[in-house]
Amino acid sequence: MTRPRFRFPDGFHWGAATSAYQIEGSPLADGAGPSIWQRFAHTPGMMANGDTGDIACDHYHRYKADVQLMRALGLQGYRFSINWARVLPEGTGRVNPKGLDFYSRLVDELLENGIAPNATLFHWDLPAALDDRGGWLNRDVAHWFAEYAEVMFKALDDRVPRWATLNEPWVVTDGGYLHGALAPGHRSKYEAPIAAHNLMRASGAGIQAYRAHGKHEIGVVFNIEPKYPHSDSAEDLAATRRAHAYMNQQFADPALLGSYPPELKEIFGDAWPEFPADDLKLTHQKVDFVGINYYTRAVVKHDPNAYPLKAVPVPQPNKTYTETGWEVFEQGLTDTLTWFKERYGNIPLYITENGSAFYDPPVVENGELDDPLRTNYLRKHLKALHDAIEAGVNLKGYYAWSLMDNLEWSLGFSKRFGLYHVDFATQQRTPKASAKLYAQVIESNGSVL
Ligand SMILES: OC[C@@H]1[C@@H](O)[C@H](O)[C@@H](O)c2[nH]c(CCc3ccccc3)c[n+]21
Repeated sequence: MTRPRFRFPDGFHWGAATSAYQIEGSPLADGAGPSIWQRFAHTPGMMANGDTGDIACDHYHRYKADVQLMRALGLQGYRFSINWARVLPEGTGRVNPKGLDFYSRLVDELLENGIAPNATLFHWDLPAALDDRGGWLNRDVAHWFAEYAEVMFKALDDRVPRWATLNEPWVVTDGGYLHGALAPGHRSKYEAPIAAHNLMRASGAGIQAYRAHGKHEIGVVFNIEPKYPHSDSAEDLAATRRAHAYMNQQFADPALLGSYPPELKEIFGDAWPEFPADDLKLTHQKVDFVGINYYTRAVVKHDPNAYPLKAVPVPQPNKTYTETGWEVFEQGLTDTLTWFKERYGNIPLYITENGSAFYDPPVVENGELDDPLRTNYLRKHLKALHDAIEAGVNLKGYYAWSLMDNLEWSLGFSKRFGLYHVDFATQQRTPKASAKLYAQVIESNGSVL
């Protein structure tokens, strides 16, 4: 009997992902301190339709039932994030036992249902108290983060086999410090590189803390968007190189190579600081894995007016685009993984996020909700993943974004990425057709593809 074309390697890990502020609700319950996203969401004009994470998916109360949703899919792992300010309301110092207890109960519920917890320490929701002290712009943040990490490792590492320090530092700096569309809403080409540098120093300090206290695996999660030149003109090729360095190398290079790509000084000019050489020694720590979040690609051309990259994305004709404006381009997933292996070596990799937002009809007939575009996106990308494995990439697992519809940051609840539909008025969860496909993929380890 020939092996099915898309059967994944034995032991390949299948999961789904969420993040704290997007699903939990109850951001200030049981002694939790505010995060910068709690503040940002309550700042008029920042969020679509005035949506906030005050309730979201009410996962803080419904986590047991949500674990049953995971079990119904046959998930082997669940990637979630910890709200730092629940555990340390002021960001450092005093621990809030009720905050710690929520994550302890969640982890126990996962383990009781045969699902491996995969915990991310920071998924954008910095404690507001630390932002008041400069946040990612204050070099002390590396120590604040290491202190928080140590609290979590001591509390949960006996039950959590896989940790990540940060989720997508690029989004934090590009959205939160350069363009201002995300918390904390700053707009400064001088602040962005400093925040980026301190995020990676903090990640390094967190990994060092893990080496002193942890018994399992720790890594870091980057969003990677492969860049393709609009033409082979020298200008477009240079613009593509800048865009690639800015998004895809700015964080992975210091973490995995101990150096910054030269394009960053070219992009930021006088706003690119001279960092102390020892800093990169802290940032460049051995990781046990890297998580890659892949959604789409960009075709890039030179544009002298585009700030600060002098490069812009070029919309592609006759292609399917998601509700978030991302081209469906599964080949980019294969290309991303082979590029990563070539540049950084064969480090164990996980796809820690991959998914798509498409409009879902509000009507749910007889408990069925068909989502053909999302199902098609999932099928195509899982096949592209398999191609990367066949090309020799050391890919260990895949986490679908997202388990359920949730708060898509400043876009509010309008963009639905979930395998489960959430009716936010009733909190009713309903599996979409994509959830059913994913369950079959997990059950057959990809053979159904
Ligand atoms: O946008 C869908 C998801 C978010 O809900 C996750 O919290 C976040 O980790 C995440 N990252 C990306 C790709 C990076 C990106 C984010 C926002 C805007 C542009 C690119 C997509 N997503």
